[in-house]
Amino acid sequence: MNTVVRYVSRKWRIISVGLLIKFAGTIVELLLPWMLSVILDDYVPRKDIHSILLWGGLMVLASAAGLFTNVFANKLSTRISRDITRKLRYDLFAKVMKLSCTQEDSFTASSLISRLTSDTYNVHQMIDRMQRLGVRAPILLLGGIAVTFMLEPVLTLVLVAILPLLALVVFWVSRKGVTLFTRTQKALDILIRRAQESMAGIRVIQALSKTDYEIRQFDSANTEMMRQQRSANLLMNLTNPAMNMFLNVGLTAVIVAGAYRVNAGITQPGIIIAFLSYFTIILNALMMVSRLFVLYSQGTASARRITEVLDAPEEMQIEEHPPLKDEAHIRFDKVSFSYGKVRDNLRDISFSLLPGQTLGIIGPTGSGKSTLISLLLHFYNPDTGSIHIHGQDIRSIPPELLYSMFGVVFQNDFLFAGEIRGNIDFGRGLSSVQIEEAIQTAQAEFIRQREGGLAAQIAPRGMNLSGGQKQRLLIARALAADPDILILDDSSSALDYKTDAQLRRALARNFARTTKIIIAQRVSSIKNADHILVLDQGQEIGYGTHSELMRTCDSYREIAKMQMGEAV
Ligand SMILES: Nc1ncnc2c1ncn2[C@@H]1O[C@H](COP(=O)(O)OP(=O)(O)OP(=O)(O)O)[C@@H](O)[C@H]1O
Repeated sequence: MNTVVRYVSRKWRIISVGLLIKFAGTIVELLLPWMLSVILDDYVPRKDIHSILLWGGLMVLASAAGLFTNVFANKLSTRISRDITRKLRYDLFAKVMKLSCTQEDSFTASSLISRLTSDTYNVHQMIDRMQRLGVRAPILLLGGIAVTFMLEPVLTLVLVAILPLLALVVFWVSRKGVTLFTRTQKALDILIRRAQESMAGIRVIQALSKTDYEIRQFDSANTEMMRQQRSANLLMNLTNPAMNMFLNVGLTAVIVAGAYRVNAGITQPGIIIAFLSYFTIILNALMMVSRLFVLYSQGTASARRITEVLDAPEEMQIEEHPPLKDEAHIRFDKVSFSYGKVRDNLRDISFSLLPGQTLGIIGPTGSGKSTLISLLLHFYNPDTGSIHIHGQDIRSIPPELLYSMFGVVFQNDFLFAGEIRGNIDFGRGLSSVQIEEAIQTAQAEFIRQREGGLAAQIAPRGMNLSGGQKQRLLIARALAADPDILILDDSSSALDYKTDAQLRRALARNFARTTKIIIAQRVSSIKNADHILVLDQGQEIGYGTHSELMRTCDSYREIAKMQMGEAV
């Protein structure tokens, strides 16, 4: 909540102006029933038409002033809360972009999406309503009680007697509300995750006739969300009737006592009518207060979730490490890593590559190939061992500098909806020559044959491209900025053998100075690499050139023979 207060306090001047206008309008509104009582009790009995018209005119003016100031202050509060939420959402998104992979894994993507969308919306609602009702409701409540006290102290005591009961309801609601709304937001996280996964895998789901299964899964998340919402709404829906009941009991007592006092000549009918108007104002003010507490509970639950992300520590901080004298471009030294710190996903991996050399990595699924790349890109810190680039420990290299060295195609990498040129350039301001050369090396000439060429549109996630076209476009993107290090993670698997061979030749020819790490399932894709690392269950089971491994590594020989027969 402190985070939200910090954002709100930056706008304290304009907020103060809005609240002041609201204050003035509410005071004017509060005077209306009292003016009515003056007309009814002082001027109507005397048939003083002049004063009645004068006071009536004043009442019309006061109503108009109340209406105008209220509308103006409400518009101002909407603008302020919109600006605050925009900044909050911006900072939250910027923070999400800087989270370490471990933090992303622990928050989960779906939860981050709901924090960015529905949680910020809840905070927006809270800030907006607090400005609209935060001044108005207490003034109407306390002011109403004060005026009624001046008009009729005895009847006001009846009203005041029920206030502790109402306070109890409000207190209880706000305490329970935070827990219930936190649970609702968590259920929303799961619902978003389900929807995201189903959308991403819709083709597979349809192809495997798993549509009904997915619908059932979604329905269960949807039902859980509804269940949580129902609990929260039940609490909120109980609030108003409970408060109404207490107030109606009070109102009945006031009417009975009021009638008795008028009959006894202790008070006047105009005062009782004004008193009843104030009673309605107080009742509405209490409803506003209870609504405020509901929004406060919801906003607080959401603000906590937002703060969790904003206050997440910077895990991948730059560390001081003295540089080594090293002729290697990339060096892994006894690197071990585990995602859950239960068992090693990579164990004791060492290798070094000179500038321009190529490392091929091969191994069964889940053997740790992509994990090794994630460590090289410093997405995670190794548990033990170290990784150096040109003798500098990657933990001591600022992220922007580190990432500028790489051209990467991840496994299942994605393309954005938009022009082909934009997808290759990726906001880096590359020249046409760089883009053309990258397309040529990536064997992506199909782009020229498409209508519109580089200006042709790509559908979301590259849905209007074949698997092989997507991969070539992604490779062109990785090559376009002429990187020092190129990483291709299983990114030529959809290419036919001929195109794959042409790609390798073009890479060797045009990017001879670039150090390359190529993860592949096909032996033919890495056969000519300077070094090949064979992984199994996170461990090195072979390292050397193709011909060395054919002699020394049974698994490698087996894979090669299976794929290439006698051609090996
Ligand atoms: N973010 C993660 N959190 C927890 N475990 C993970 C994560 N990513 C990968 N793993 C686990 O780490 C191991 C190695 O995964 P990795 O993706 O590196 O394998 P891989 O060799 O690249 O597999 P493939 O060839 O199928 O892409 C696997 O057991 C996998 O389940």
